[in-house]
Amino acid sequence: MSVVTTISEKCQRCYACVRNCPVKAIKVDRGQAKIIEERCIACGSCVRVCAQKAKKVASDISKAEYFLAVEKEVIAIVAPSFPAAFPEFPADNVLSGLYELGFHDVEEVSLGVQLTIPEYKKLIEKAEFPVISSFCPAVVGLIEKHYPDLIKYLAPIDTAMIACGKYIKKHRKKARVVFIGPCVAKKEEARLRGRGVIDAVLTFKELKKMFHEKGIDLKKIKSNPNILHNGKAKLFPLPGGLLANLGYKLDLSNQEFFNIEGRENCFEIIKNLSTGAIMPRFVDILFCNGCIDGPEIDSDVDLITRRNLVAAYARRFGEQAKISAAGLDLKTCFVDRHVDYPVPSEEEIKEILKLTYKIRPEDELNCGSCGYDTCREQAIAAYQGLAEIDMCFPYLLHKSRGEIEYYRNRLNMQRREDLLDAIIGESLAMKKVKQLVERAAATNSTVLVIGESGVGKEVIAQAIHNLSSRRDKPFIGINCAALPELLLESELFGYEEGAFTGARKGGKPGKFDLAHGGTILLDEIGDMPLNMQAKLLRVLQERQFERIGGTNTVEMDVRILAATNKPLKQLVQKGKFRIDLYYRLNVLNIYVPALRERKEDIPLLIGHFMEKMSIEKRVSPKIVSDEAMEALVAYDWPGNVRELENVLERAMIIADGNIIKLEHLPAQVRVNSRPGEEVKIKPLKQAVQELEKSMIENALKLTNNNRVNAAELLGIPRATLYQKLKQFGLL
Ligand SMILES: Nc1ncnc2c1ncn2[C@@H]1O[C@H](COP(=O)(O)OP(=O)(O)OP(=O)(O)O)[C@@H](O)[C@H]1O
Repeated sequence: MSVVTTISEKCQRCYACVRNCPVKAIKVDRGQAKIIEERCIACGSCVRVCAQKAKKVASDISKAEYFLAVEKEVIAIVAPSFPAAFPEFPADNVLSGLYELGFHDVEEVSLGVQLTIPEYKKLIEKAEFPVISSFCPAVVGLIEKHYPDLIKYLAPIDTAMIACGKYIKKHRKKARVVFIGPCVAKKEEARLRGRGVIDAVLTFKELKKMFHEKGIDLKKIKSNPNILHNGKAKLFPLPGGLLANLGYKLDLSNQEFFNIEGRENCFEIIKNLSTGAIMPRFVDILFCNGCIDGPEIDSDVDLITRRNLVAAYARRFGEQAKISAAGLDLKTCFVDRHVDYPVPSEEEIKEILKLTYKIRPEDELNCGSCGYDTCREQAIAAYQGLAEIDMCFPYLLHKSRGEIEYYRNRLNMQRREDLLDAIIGESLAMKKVKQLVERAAATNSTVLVIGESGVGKEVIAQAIHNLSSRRDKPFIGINCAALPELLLESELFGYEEGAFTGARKGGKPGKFDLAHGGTILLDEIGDMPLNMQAKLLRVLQERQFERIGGTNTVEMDVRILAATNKPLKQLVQKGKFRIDLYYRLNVLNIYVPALRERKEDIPLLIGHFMEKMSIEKRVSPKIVSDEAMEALVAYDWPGNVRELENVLERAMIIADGNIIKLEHLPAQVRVNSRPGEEVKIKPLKQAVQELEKSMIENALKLTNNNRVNAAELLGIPRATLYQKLKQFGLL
């Protein structure tokens, strides 16, 4: 697990961490910013900038407390930047406070600096390559994970922390060593390189918490006589501190030895080194502005004051006593931890940009609100699964306006053109339909809408109503096939109290009542029972009706639209539909063509449904791969637009990335993926097995591998599913 994690309840879509992460090691998943361990260099930038305090640094407090409670010898090794972390107290009081906490001894990590300096000198003298100091764990992480070509330049020498730990463990075999410093990345370093040497790592922030919880007041503390001091190696945490310890004097004309601090400079030198633009003999790189700027130093004084505090402390001591590294192996090695991410093609980047309405170069505002410097970088991250489309603020604005439009649509408040635009389709056939809709809307005549199931007959009926002068009055639909005769009658005309057994107290208004002043759609009219047809005909002729069980006549002011997928003329010939009613209804008729007769509308409908679903279901919009689009257009769509809508809804749910691919479509659609190819004939048994396997895979995907739910979805017993999983090698 990463040393920094996100507290999901606190994370608030501000993307400050994404913006400030120098290596883009943050993945946004459903609005939550998560650290990607394989990219994270533990520099702590995200911890510093998170105003919500949603980033948590892994704590070793309990571990340290456990050691203090049960071990005989627990030694604190303190980073030499500590005077800067406790500006309000004398440095000696801080060290004495550690004894109060229960540490048996306190050492300063400057001891480790003394041990490693001779190793550095030797290395620099004989190295043929530039040498990069390996003291800063964030820099080491940066090189290992992002610039592995530079691993060969990293000094293969232990850091001061590890050297110090090794020295202590050599002389005090049973001791536990707890490092205390300002750095997050030291926790990672201890985990990777300090096993058996460094037993716990506390930050200064954690140490302050421990002092507080134990009620230790550093102002009043008595000085402990055991405090040790390690001379001028204490200057190590200051910018240039390592060069000073190596004995190199600052010489501006010297291009061979230099020190670099701060993240911008750090990236600059690393890029220069990796292109070979510069070839120094030795460079000390610190990710922060010296260790006094470490992310967990928790100091409220500025950097200059911190520098002065460390320098003033170091000035109190002269040359340190010589210590020997004899018998200590201070060598280390580095590992290539680089992980490649897929790189999208130009076409794919453009497609993703289009999802956020960036069609032309000038649409790319590069405003940085998503956390990425450019829209292109965000598109690449979206392709890699690190970013979400919804992170783009200008896009969200567009979308929220779009949503208002969308809801306005639903409230039938838009302009005429918009109302017609709700019928998606630009094919010649649909243009004709739209012309008829306009014509029908201008009259009050009865309209019969005909077409296969799912072609959009209700959409057409709604558009006629929305465009008509009745638009502000109700539009009520009733499915005539779904109800038995008596119920249909009571639904249409309503009933009076006591009309029949079980009639509701006070009666119930019918759809004709409810639609008063508006429009009624009699859907599936071809399935209306003959008796009801007679009653309906009378109502249409007389424009008045009586409620069941009632004596009063109700005047009807309702426009009638009817829809059917049955061939009404044939039903008339067979005596199943009244000819007089047929002529009453068929004043104007609109035939809505099947989707396979207007394939050019398919991509438009796909775009429309994706947008609609992403708004309604709050999922990020997706693009359809060329292959998938080809299959969708080639398929015959027996269930018409409704089937297309369902197929897309399912694909949007199961596609994990931003692209709907062929594999996200159901088998019957995929079969059409190569329309030009000959149809391959396979043994039927094999074809059935392949289909079964793919259905099972889809069911498992849809149910997140829940076999009980998958079996239910597939309509087979669990035991059968298990048997088939085994048979298809899916266990
Ligand atoms: N041209 C279109 N533009 C936008 N959406 C459409 C279009 N045609 C159909 N739809 C959508 O497809 C689905 C089915 O449409 P609708 O219910 O109108 O079909 P229908 O022909 O009335 O079906 P049925 O015969 O089963 O009653 C609905 O979700 C509808 O919104």
